[in-house]
Amino acid sequence: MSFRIQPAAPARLNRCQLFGPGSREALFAKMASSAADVINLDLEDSVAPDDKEQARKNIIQAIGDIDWGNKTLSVRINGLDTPFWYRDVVDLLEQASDRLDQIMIPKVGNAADVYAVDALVSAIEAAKGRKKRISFEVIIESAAGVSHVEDIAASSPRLQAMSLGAADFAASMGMATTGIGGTQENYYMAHEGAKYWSDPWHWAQAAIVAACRTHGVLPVDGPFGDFGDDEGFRAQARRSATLGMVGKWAIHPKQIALANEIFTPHEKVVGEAREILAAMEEAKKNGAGATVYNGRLVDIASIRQAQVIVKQAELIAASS
Ligand SMILES: CC(C)(COP(=O)(O)OP(=O)(O)OC[C@H]1O[C@@H](n2cnc3c(N)ncnc32)[C@H](O)[C@@H]1OP(=O)(O)O)[C@@H](O)C(=O)NCCC(=O)NCCSC(=O)C[C@H](O)C(=O)O
Ligand SMILES: [Mg+2]
Repeated sequence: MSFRIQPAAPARLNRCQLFGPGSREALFAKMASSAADVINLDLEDSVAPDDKEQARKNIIQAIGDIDWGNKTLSVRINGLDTPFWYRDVVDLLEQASDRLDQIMIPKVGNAADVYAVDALVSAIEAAKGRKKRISFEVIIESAAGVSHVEDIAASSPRLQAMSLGAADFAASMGMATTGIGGTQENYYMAHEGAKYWSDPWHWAQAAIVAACRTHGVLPVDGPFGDFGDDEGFRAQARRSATLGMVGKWAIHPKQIALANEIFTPHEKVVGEAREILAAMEEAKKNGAGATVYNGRLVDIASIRQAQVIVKQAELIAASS
């Protein structure tokens, strides 16, 4: 264990991030009244190039006009490889109300990408006297992004969250699939005539979680494209939650309840975590660092594991 204490990630809910194209104004009020913790109004890949300017105007207007409740309100800007991103940042920071919480930077390939956006945002915030400091979230969705993931996680004190973007990631890696997340038909092991499917997203997710946890950033699972496949979404989300991710995107309202279901610790699990903490308190009183709970070993590390679950449950209780 390093002597450096692992920093805590921001204490806010991020179980579901609901996306909607900035060019579809009619969706904004529905998004605001949804049960998602985070709203992502999109200027990037769900908006056609000819619609970018109007989408920017729609979003700026809606940030001030719509009641977004206590949600984290984020806008995904265009990538740094496009001619659109600087205007996204300038117009948002100069014209949007202080209700804007966060900017999502897509296709981040290295820490300098975040530095560039930080420099521009910082200058506009100072020039315009903006009271609220905008936070950042990034998408890891390229070979470069995953190669530099730890530097990116450490790139800016503004950075609160990092998502895996399975579609662009697959394209950048040259993966032989058009699926967005989930099980991939050809990614399996064969044993004695049977197929055992494996998870091609696992290693990138694990790299993201490790980088995020090292630097106090929230790790988030990105989109699951087949919004007709509830069980596929659940399975993907359960794997992400087990790995340490705190939430998942919804690209259709159907997916909101699914994400909330998986990333809200079940009452039974919370109860068990509290019982482990109580058992360890009892053990401590007796001078022991380990004890038996329901027939299995629990020790001081178990306290840290149980605290992850109890803290998440307390965060949810405090926000409802
Ligand atoms: C996927 C959609 C295009 C589907 O839209 P639509 O055909 O309108 O859906 P439905 O008819 O099934 O809608 C049912 C009702 O739900 C409302 N609706 C639809 N979408 C949303 C939404 N996003 N938020 C809130 N409400 C929504 C409809 O209006 C219907 O309402 P009603 O008539 O009152 O019943 C569409 O869902 C959509 O555009 N989704 C978001 C797409 C998006 O933002 N994509 C970008 C993120 S994914 C990505 O970028 C990949 C990533 O970067 C990577 O590389 O992996
Ligand atoms: Mg993408």
